[in-house]
Amino acid sequence: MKVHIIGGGNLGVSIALGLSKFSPDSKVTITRRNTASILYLEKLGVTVSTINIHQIQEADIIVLTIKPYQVDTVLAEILPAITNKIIASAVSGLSIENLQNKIGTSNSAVRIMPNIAAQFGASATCIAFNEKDKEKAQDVVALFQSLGTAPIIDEKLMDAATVLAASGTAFALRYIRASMQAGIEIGFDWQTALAISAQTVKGAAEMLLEEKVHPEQLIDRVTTPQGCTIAGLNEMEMHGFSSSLIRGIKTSLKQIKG
Ligand SMILES: NC(=O)C1=CN([C@@H]2O[C@H](COP(=O)(O)OP(=O)(O)OC[C@H]3O[C@@H](n4cnc5c(N)ncnc54)[C@H](OP(=O)(O)O)[C@@H]3O)[C@@H](O)[C@H]2O)C=CC1
Ligand SMILES: O=C(O)[C@@H]1CCC=N1
Repeated sequence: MKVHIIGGGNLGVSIALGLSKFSPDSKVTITRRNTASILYLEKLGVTVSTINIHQIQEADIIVLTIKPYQVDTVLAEILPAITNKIIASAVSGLSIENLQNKIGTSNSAVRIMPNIAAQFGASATCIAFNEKDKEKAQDVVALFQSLGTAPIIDEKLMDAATVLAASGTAFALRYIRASMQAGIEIGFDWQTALAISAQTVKGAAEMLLEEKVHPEQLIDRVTTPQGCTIAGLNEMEMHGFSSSLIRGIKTSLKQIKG
């Protein structure tokens, strides 16, 4: 699979790194205007270029990881050079209909919402496409399955997926940071507190993914009656732990919808 990533920033690089490790048969090209900071990718077999159309005719999938306001400029450059291509766009807020109108009917628009854990094969990449592109989109699904999970969702949930799966990485990290800060207050150095907090979150997530149960069922296994866990949980909830997360996620969604 030849993958052509346009936009070698935070997300584009995480996808390139992930593919180099978890999809070694993929041939990856990544572009941006200032490539100095990503030339190290060449050592991993990734082609780095400042030219967006560099070998683009050979690409099986073109991945857009640019900001929304960069889309028209990039498309103006690449459209004269391509036909019959799959364009997988991670551009937040850009609908399939809008992208399809921009790229014309000879190309197929697929919407993807990965997160930066793609680098570690641990992204939750939500994918949406029109029925007419169902067959072609399977290549995109397979590609992102190699970088974690790749659920197919209704496009109307794509903004929600952006918040839950992409911004969600930052939200989860902020939980870990807070846990680490508390860990320092109760006696650990920050490195030890961070290692314990991160591994604890990883373990909790693995249990949920493995057992496929409601979190409260697992929480019940941890909360000894009159114990320290329930005391801590109730104190957190009294200070708005769950409601502040819910409000934050809903505010993020409002920001995308404008
Ligand atoms: N970061 C994340 O976790 C996620 C981001 N997204 C979405 O992905 C997109 C990219 O986000 P992110 O990676 O954070 O942004 P970055 O700013 O880190 O990356 C965008 C990259 O695009 C490059 N670029 C800009 N103009 C051009 C151009 N004309 N041709 C080629 N490359 C260009 C920039 O490099 P240079 O200036 O050198 O050209 C930059 O490295 C956004 O739409 C975002 O909403 C979606 C999910 C997760
Ligand atoms: O914060 C943002 O707008 C982008 C989309 C999701 C992650 N980063």
